Amino acid sequence: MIEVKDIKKRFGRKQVLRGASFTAEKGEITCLIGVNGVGKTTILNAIMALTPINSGEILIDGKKLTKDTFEKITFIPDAITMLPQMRIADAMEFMRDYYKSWNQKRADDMLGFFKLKKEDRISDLSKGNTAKVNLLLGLALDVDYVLMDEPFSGIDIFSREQIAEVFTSHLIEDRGVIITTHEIHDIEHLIDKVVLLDEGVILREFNVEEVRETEGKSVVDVMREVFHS
Ligand SMILES: Nc1ncnc2c1ncn2[C@@H]1O[C@H](COP(=O)(O)OP(=O)(O)OP(=O)(O)O)[C@@H](O)[C@H]1O
Repeated sequence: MIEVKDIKKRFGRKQVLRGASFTAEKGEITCLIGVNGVGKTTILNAIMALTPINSGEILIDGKKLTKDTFEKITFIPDAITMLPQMRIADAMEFMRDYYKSWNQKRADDMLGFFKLKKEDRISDLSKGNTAKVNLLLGLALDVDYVLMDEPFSGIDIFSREQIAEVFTSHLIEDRGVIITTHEIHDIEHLIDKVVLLDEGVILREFNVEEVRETEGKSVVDVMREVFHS
């Protein structure tokens, strides 16, 4: 389980996170939702220790992020971090050399699944295919937790649908996933849990199926209720 406990983060005079707490379980897809600039990416960066927090605590399976826990988790940012002149094959080779947890079979499966060609250069890829390569490079690691920042951002509906399929496939399996997105309609049926963030705190954390069954509400219904009240 990933436990985010009362984290606070300030950039200069701007207090972005004011004591945010939530949990994300293994085997579940947790979706972090909030308007632009509310601190979603900051939370993912904080979980990965890419940004230092001012106070609070983040635990991965009960432990702080160390070299060992770091190997349990991967972060797929909203932009590709590989050099544009690299071919997809070069990027895969780089990942294989760099990460012990690289799973070549899974990477090859994903190449086929997304119909990508290994010899294509990153700089020549469409936005949708760039997002798919980005996802491939992150998901081919055999890790327990996957963080994804806006995997659907700015890409066409067909690519979005294909990416959404990943969430119901063996590629996610029993991992714990935290995803940020503004395209909630695309994945509402795929996610287990929603965490609504505003003004640096968590306004509501709920299980999607539970709310659907007990209150007859969709994620968007709850968002309207919480954000417009
Ligand atoms: N390195 C930084 N230095 C200064 N301010 C920052 C830095 N990183 C983020 N911020 C500010 O913190 C706030 C939260 O940013 P963050 O990227 O976490 O928001 P977000 O919810 O992910 O937004 P979006 O939905 O637009 O991606 C914003 O006001 C942003 O300008």
